[in-house]
Amino acid sequence: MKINHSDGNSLQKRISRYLESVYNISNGPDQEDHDAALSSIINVQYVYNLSAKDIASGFLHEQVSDALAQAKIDHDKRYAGHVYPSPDETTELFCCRYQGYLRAGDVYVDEVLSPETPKSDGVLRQIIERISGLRVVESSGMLYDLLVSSHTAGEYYPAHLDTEDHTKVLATILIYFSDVSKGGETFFIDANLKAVPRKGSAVMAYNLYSCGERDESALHGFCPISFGEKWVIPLWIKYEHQTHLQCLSEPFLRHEILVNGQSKYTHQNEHR
Ligand SMILES: O=C(O)CCC(=O)C(=O)O
Ligand SMILES: [Fe+2]
Repeated sequence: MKINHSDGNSLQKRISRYLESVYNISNGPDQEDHDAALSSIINVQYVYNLSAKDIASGFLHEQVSDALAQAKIDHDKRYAGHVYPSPDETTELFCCRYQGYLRAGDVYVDEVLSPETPKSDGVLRQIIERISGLRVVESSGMLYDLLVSSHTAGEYYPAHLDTEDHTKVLATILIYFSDVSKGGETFFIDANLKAVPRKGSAVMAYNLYSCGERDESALHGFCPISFGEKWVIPLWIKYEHQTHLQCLSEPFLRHEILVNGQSKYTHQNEHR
């Protein structure tokens, strides 16, 4: 049965339109597709019961995030990326992930902070300065490719480790520079934490133990975006140069996840 677009609420209409555009179905989606999509969204909202207090705003100055949003100019250059296998039938309707990556190549922190280098422009510099303020990155430290990624409704990223291909990514910092109307929260399974993307906020997680071994508890991903767009700068900090973080007496010391540079626990307590 084809859905009548003149009926129903706008959520239903948007889901139908989304399904039609993704699957290019000329005579659908039918009621069954639609119901599955709707229950998928409800399940997502239920399972990932969001907590706004898990993330605070103000990581970056407003003008910085606005400048980054200029990257939206390249929005149309987005290309189709990987299509992940769906965990079950219901979420099959939302199994696509497309990425628009603007690449700037690897970045040396000290290069960016040096006034002599061309990379030392205002926005990048402010980001790096802010990150250095978290005392995670040595000034000589290096980040992998500087990227800007964008995602639209229906896209998600299944649980993964950023060290899956055995790269030594010490820490991942995600800087959000758009609000997402609904969905798109970054989840950390072991920490039982979901970060709601808020323009100008950031979340940071270590991927390695103090000794440099992979920490499987860093498993994370992001929930399907129900509505809106998600704009993120993922920063991957290389392990090399970061020896100041090694704790030889406790090699398997587990670092916690920081939201907006703060401990989740102190952050929550502050709001109690
Ligand atoms: O954007 C997010 O919320 C997570 C992205 C991520 O995990 C990644 O790019 O490795
Ligand atoms: Fe990741």
